[in-house]
Amino acid sequence: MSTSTRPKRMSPAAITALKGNRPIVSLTAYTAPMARLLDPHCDLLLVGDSLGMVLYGLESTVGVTMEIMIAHGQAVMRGASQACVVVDMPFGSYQESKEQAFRNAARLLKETGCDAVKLEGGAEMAETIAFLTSRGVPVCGHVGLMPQQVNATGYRSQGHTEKEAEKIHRDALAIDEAGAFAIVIEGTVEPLAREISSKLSAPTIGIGASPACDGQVLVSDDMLGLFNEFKPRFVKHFAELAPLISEAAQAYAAEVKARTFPGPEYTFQPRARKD
Ligand SMILES: Nc1nc(=O)c2c([nH]1)NC[C@@H]1CN(c3ccc(C(=O)N[C@@H](CCC(=O)O)C(=O)O)cc3)CN21
Ligand SMILES: CC(C)C(=O)C(=O)O
Ligand SMILES: [Mg+2]
Repeated sequence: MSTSTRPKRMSPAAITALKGNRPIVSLTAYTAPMARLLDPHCDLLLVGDSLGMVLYGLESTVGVTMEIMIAHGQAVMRGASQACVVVDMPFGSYQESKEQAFRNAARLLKETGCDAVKLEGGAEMAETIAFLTSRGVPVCGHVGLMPQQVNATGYRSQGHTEKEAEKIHRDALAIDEAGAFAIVIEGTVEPLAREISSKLSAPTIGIGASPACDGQVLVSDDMLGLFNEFKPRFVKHFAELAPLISEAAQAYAAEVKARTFPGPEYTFQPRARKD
């Protein structure tokens, strides 16, 4: 007998099980109201460390902290009811040792209630991913263009040379074997993304990695046309919200200056007294 009518969020295992059945739909979410709007349409909501650039105006994701990821993870959890919620581990919170990675991943799970964590890296992170997954932390991997490596590599698309492609292939296989429940492939040429997707047991979720991946993810503010500081080739605007916001602010400013806002319907008057 069912004891709850509340719809439960998708588990990492349910995400894995979508491979071979239908494409995985994923977007980033950083706040409760946006999570509420996106949740009905997504299998996976990613609290991405891209929020450092999108929300905080940082130059890169390198300055994002555990405290910031926890605050936004908590916010997204308040808005999500059916999608699997995955929180990015920020730069410096997992690279030092598998013990450091577990300590910080456990904080994310305990303090936000999220379903899984994501971390960037290939073969060098395989031992850490195996350590976490065997201890109850579902891990999403992330290979190809890795934004936390910006100081080492910049934001170049990946897999153009045979040597580069072979390394990314080995990296993806290593974290697949380590037990990642899904693997983000970012900014990677199509033939390589296709080859990796066909070889891995985990589903691949592409961002700038061709339609051959087992799912797709985009930064929500990018696809809504809200974030326009830069536009990677892989970003499609499914809406143009930035001009709508500018126009609304302009209309508001004009009404305030003309004293036509607030009109009577937006103004309190004293209630009639009975005595
Ligand atoms: N708003 C936003 N969207 C993102 O996709 C995103 C972030 N922020 N912040 C974190 C990283 C940074 N990302 C980026 C940033 C720049 C490019 C970029 O300019 N790429 C060039 C590649 C040129 C090439 O080597 O082929 C491009 O033209 O797309 C790509 C990904 C992806 N992530
Ligand atoms: C774009 C995705 C994959 C990400 O890592 C982020 O938003 O931080
Ligand atoms: Mg990220």
